[in-house]
Amino acid sequence: MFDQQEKVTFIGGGNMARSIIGGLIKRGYPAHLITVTAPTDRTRQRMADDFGVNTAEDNAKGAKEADVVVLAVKPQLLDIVCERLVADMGGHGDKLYLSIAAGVTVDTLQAYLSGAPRIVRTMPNTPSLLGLGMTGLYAPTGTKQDDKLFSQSLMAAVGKVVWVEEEAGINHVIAAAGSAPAYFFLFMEAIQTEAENMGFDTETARLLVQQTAQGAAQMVTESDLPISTLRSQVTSKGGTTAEALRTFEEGELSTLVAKAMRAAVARAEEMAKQF
Ligand SMILES: NC(=O)C1=CN([C@@H]2O[C@H](COP(=O)(O)OP(=O)(O)OC[C@H]3O[C@@H](n4cnc5c(N)ncnc54)[C@H](OP(=O)(O)O)[C@@H]3O)[C@@H](O)[C@H]2O)C=CC1
Ligand SMILES: O=C(O)[C@@H]1CCC=N1
Repeated sequence: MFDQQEKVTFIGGGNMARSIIGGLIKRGYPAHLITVTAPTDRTRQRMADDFGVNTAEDNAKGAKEADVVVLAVKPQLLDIVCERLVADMGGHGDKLYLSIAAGVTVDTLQAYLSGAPRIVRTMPNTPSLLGLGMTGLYAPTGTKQDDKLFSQSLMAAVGKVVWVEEEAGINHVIAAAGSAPAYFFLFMEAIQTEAENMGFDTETARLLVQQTAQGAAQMVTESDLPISTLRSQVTSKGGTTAEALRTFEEGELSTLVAKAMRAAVARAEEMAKQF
């Protein structure tokens, strides 16, 4: 599965780093080649206990020996974290830096990392934990093929990958995949809540929604039919689904979804100016 096995250090051990590391370990990436840095003891302890990876409190100490550094802190912390990292390591060390941060451009990252020439941006999502992630990748012109291949193999180990040719495409991946698990969760929460209002206990309401969501997603995955055809197969003429869908249309669900996705892109663009 992994042609290249590099020493990888994650700076930050939060939700997204955890999802990627969990997925990598599940696919057999050697735990001893992975290091996680984080300021709190609890995060480091959980990473060590759950995945058997190395941990360090000091970012530079954790990253110094690494071939690849994954930047997995919040976007607003990247400037201080990167600047401190290169200062403490005595330079960028010509490592491959893989950023998972939303809204921080390659140019900005390069400025934070004292001109580091090897930077790849990725936009993963949390289902990576189960090996069901969806990641977009962007590499600036001139990126070596080896760096592209390693970045791709790392993210492909935790799900599917797509490359975008323009950096702006990363913001479109955020809208359609990076943020999107939350859209589905919101929809599922709403169904569960109403099922409970109808009288089901919480456990049964959750079972109804989780099994249905999983079944629907699996049908989309396994079928060559357009999603709209799968929808119409559920929708009997004059039946119950038609009434439910009519209600969604009245509420302009598709317009709302498009608006939400545009809002995610707009926020990513705003962040690119902010950070
Ligand atoms: N969550 C998601 O679905 C997705 C997130 N992303 C991107 O991933 C990045 C991380 O997001 P997410 O995982 O959700 O955030 P979290 O808040 O869950 O995790 C942030 C991590 O950064 C650590 N941290 C804080 N300060 C430092 C520091 N000075 N040095 C090293 N580590 C530090 C925290 O440590 P501690 O635990 O010790 O406090 C924590 O482990 C963001 O840039 C986001 O844009 C991208 C795609 C999807
Ligand atoms: O909400 C965010 O900004 C991050 C990026 C995509 C998912 N979570």
